[in-house]
Amino acid sequence: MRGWEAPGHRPTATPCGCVKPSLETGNLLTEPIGYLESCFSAKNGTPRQPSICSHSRACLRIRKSIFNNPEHSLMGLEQFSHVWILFVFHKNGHLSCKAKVQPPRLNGTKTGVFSTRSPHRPNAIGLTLAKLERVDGGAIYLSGIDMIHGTPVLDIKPYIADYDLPQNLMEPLGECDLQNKQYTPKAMSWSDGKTDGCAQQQVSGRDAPQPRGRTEEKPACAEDRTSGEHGLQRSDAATVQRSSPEHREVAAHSGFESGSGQRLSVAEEQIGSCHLERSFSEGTDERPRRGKGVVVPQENSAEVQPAAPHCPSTMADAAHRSVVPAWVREAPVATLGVRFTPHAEMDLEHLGSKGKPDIGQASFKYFQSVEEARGAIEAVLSADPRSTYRRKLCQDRLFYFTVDTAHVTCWFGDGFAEVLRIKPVSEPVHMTDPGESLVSLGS
Ligand SMILES: C[S@@+](CC[C@H](N)C(=O)[O-])C[C@H]1O[C@@H](n2cnc3c(N)ncnc32)[C@H](O)[C@@H]1O
Repeated sequence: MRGWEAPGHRPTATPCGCVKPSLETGNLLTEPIGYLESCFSAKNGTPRQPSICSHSRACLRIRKSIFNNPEHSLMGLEQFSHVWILFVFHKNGHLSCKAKVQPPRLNGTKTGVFSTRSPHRPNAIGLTLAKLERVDGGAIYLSGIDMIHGTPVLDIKPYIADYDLPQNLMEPLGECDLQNKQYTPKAMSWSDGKTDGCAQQQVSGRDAPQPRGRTEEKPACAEDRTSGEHGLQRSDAATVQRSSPEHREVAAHSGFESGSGQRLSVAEEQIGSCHLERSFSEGTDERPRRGKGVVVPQENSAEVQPAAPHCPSTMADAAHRSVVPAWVREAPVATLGVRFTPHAEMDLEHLGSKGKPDIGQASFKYFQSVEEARGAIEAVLSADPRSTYRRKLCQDRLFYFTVDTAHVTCWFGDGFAEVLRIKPVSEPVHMTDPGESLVSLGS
């Protein structure tokens, strides 16, 4: 099949080497609709996915340069519980990116950038599903976020389970030959009605709302069996995990042993416990993925190789699943226990009581109580926010991060993180809204 080609010539470059923006060629010149005010002031310690820290909070004010009456643009949004936020990783430091990356959950193993949520991608665009706490005039208030203060936001879209959850896609059901473990899909695709192997096929189950936080599974097809014996063995080990009545998921074992037993499910990672509170039909923001993975060590670093997909054991399973590689939820990185030294406990109480203790108001800007602050710190640390490099080579170093008005110092031991000190941040966090500046996303 002939691929679609960009119309006309390659994007024209200006004398300085910049690419001229053009909607036709996809070289967008974007203008942020606003700059996020977030409880996380720096990348260090900011959760890797929104679901890690349900207490995290942020505010986004729509800029008047976008709409004269920002509140008009938010009309009706208050009827949604969650929103997709599209944003620019403006603190990546550089625009270059690599085709293969080492996501922290893979602990040094490489995989293709497009199979990860790495911030370092050809277009530095992030996608976060956040809980919409409230709409107030021209501003929205969010919780469950993973973006730092000053992040340029490009767009807000309502989260609509009927459109965004694989189980709710209205597409015909394929046939699964259970005996031969083969799935024969009906011809269909996400967008254009053409079939392109398994990655574009999806079965449907637009039934009653699914249990909260449930990850749905895409049936895999025989044509995708790309790996050898090893992969097939791994694939055959695909499991259905029921960590609770509300969590149902399928993992294709990737060769890793789970380091932590019951780890966060993907549903939890993507949606988060906070997101489940008033949801009706929840799941993951993961699209079904092609195949599963096995880790094949190669010289210095292993790479994830695609393994054979697995046919779900029942038709019901097939109709209600999306597929993610096992490393996503069975990462070889443990969930950590978190503890506070008595000194840190005192620091936290002290920080919380600096506001207006008579009316029970804490000195935090985003958190509503000391308990919320503690919960956020625990959530951040239990997910082990260290880079793989730090985790492996700088185990003894102190780790610092800032959340809301708290500057946290901690260290990591075997399977735990200990908070040593919590001090008020010395500098207030400044907004970095560069006024009318534009962020160019041209390639
Ligand atoms: C792994 S990314 C995932 C973001 C988003 N949920 C996604 O999937 O596209 C989250 C990490 O990006 C980093 N980050 C957040 N905001 C950023 C920004 N404005 N610029 C650069 N890095 C940012 C933080 O270190 C955070 O832990």
